[in-house]
Amino acid sequence: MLTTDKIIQMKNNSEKISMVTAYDYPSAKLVEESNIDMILVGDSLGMVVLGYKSTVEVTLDDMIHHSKAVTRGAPETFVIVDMPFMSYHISEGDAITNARELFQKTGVQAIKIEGASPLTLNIIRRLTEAGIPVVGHIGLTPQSVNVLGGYKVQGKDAASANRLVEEAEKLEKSGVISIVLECVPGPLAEHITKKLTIPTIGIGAGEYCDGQVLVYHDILQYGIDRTPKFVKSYADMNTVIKDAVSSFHKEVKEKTFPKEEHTFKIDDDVINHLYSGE
Ligand SMILES: Nc1nc(=O)c2c([nH]1)NC[C@@H]1CN(c3ccc(C(=O)N[C@@H](CCC(=O)O)C(=O)O)cc3)CN21
Ligand SMILES: CC(C)C(=O)C(=O)O
Ligand SMILES: [Mg+2]
Repeated sequence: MLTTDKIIQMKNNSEKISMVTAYDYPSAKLVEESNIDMILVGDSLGMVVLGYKSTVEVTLDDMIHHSKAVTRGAPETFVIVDMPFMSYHISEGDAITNARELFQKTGVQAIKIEGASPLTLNIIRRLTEAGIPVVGHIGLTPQSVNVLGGYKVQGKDAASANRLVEEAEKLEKSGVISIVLECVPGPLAEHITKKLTIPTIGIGAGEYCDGQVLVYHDILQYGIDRTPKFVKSYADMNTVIKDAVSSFHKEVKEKTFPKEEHTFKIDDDVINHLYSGE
């Protein structure tokens, strides 16, 4: 099991950090068996496994339910869970109560919060002080998709690039153990990565981040039709699954499944007795 200080050591040793999302018991189990460094129970689960239109629909109960399955499937892996939309914006007290519930009920190692507004930085300081490790997330923050006007690359002009650098520094000062940089130009992510002592984990943020994260279903092409430009798929589960399920369907219709080897036996005299009673 990684620890927060080992994660920072990895940056100092230039050892890249691998992270992938997982949303349930089997995905967590397979990810742990693949020796990934960290798992993220992302609120992307709303879109990827619950069929919501955006992560805005995800609730605290959704996150708790899925995180519990993930920690059961990957008991030896460092697991981070997303605080969902509006679970840390109503008030500081409410944010702390929600973070406490998510952390205590699920057995994860850290929580992740989008953004770096003064209110969010305060919450991060208080949670860190209370003993909950927090991961930051800046750049494209999908919970603000309706404010940002779509899933767009962030930090392309001087003002927004400067703002991202400042946000990263403020997050580091507030105590986060790492920062996810989502959809930011490679050279900007590189600049931020060099300025910080904590590791950056990129998604669509180029090769210079200290680590990389992708969505499980994207790297597997599993139930996903279109993937963002930054995704690389390492398998084609859509085809594997459709081939397997349609083969089953065909064999049922053709009466070639099940066969004798799939069927339980019974002694002849027992079955004969049943028929003789008719
Ligand atoms: N399956 C999945 N993968 C993800 O990485 C992901 C989700 N879902 N849901 C939550 C957010 C939403 N994310 C997204 C979604 C779309 C783009 C996208 O289409 N981006 C454009 C870039 C547009 C531009 O140039 O500004 C692209 O073509 O990649 C990016 C991130 C990342 N997250
Ligand atoms: C894409 C990652 C960083 C995320 O926040 C999620 O999966 O919800
Ligand atoms: Mg997320």
